[in-house]
Amino acid sequence: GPFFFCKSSSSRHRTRTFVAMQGDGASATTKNNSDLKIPHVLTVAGSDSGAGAGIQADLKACAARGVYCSTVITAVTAQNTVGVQGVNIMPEDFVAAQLNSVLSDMQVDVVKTGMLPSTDIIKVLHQSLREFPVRALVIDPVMVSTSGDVLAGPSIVSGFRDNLLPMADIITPNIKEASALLDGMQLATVSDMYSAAKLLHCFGPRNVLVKGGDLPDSSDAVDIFFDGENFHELRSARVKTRNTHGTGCSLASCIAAELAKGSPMLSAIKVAKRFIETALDYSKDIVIGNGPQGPFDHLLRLKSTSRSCRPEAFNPSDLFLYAVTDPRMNKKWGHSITDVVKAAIEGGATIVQLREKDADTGSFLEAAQACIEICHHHRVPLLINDRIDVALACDADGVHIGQSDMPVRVARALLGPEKIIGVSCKTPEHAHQAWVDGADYIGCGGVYPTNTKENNLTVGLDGLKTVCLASKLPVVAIGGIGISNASDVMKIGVPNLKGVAVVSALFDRECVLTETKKLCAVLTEAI
Ligand SMILES: Nc1ncnc2c1ncn2[C@@H]1O[C@H](COP(=O)(O)OP(=O)(O)OP(=O)(O)O)[C@@H](O)[C@H]1O
Ligand SMILES: Cc1ncc(CO)c(N)n1
Ligand SMILES: [Mg+2]
Repeated sequence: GPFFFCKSSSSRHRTRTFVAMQGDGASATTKNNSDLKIPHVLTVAGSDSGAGAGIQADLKACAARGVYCSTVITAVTAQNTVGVQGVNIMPEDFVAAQLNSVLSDMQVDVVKTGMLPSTDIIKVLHQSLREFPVRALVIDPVMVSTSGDVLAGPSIVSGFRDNLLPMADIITPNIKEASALLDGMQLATVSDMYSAAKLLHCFGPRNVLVKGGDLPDSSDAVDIFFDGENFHELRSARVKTRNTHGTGCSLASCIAAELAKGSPMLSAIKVAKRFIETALDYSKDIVIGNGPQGPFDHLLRLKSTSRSCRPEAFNPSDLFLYAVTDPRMNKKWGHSITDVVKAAIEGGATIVQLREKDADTGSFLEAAQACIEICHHHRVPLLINDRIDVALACDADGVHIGQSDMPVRVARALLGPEKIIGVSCKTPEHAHQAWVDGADYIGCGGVYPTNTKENNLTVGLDGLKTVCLASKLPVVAIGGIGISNASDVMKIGVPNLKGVAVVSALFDRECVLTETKKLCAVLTEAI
């Protein structure tokens, strides 16, 4: 139903701001270089009493991504899963006081904005950002929430366009907000989203992400990213759930968190989008409130992912020379697993999969822990074949699973959004399902007959091409591939074939380093 805007009660007289007197003026803590700098996001947004969106969503999303989040409150809303029943706008001079308190005292890496309900508030924010510049500014131009409630007056549009868009590193409007910022332009299709992203870029933001959560009857959840030069269509399966309240705020604060951790923009967005998809999938049956749009659980099974190197979003070019280990070959040649992994990486392997089909769990985990040190030292991802438990235990970069192993959706729920999941596929149907389930890449084969894997149906180059053309995910070819035929494989002419996975071509040989260098040369020549 209708709700009212009102100035907060204290606006009738100046908001009393006072400065608590410091002691002897000495700085409270002595800084030394061993102090741990934790990535820091400041969110400038409204409070959502239902806690699914706004300030509360920002705090939860940042906690889930492991960064510190300070908060400047611009408004307090009486809000729940039905909609917004009331808004109490903070006087702008008190927003300014909050901004000054945080920015003058703390090292904020990234500012993220949510509900900015008045042009006066937008102006004081603009001023503060000039006085206290930060590394990145994420503007989520909250004007209309998914519930359809307007969270800002019409004059706000010019406030955003004149004062904030030119300073933004990224703006993240939903369909309705993109329309409002473009004076009512109709957005009904994905191609409308492309046009809107390009037009919004003209207002000055370095990057634009038009979110498609509310796109009428689109089967996937599609967002369009534009950086002024290239478009990226970021797709994920649409999770069937009512619990989508706050997805936009949470996406923007997750992007801010990843930027604060040092991620480049596009990988920050990919991790953020996967975070939302994973959290929605995990929360899809939770019931909070009686209204049509419930909140979701940002803190799904918080796991301490203490990673030595920063988790990066999966990079398909990692699939270029994909080394898959085999204990029987190591035994035959008297090689240790660490020696062959070191040699493969030195020879040019871009990703390693530890495949220990018959090893007992103890020695598998020991080998995995030894290999992860080597791989992370060279910043080469290490995947574990099939065994999710081993992957979790050694904090591997992900897993590769077959059609009869753990289902991808379960693996994704266990591993979280930023782990890499690869799936073995022989058919276009396998490839489509892998995409729907949230995999990062698919392994297609056996391309040629192989004795590394028993009773393995050979798909040939035609089968490989058919699967690649059907796959929305990057593909690595596998099965009987070596120096003599790798070039033929890479030249089938499909853009998402990113590399070849090999076993005996590297590991059933006297010198792994020499063989890997030769294969690397053949592949480099072929692309
Ligand atoms: N059902 C869904 N399944 C998967 N992803 C979704 C779903 N709904 C939205 N998303 C994603 O969540 C992000 C937020 O998009 P959305 O359009 O919901 O923003 P919003 O309307 O600003 O949300 P809110 O205002 O409720 O915070 C986008 O990346 C979008 O693709
Ligand atoms: C306070 C607040 N900020 C942002 C949104 C966006 O959904 C919301 N619903 N409520
Ligand atoms: Mg929103």
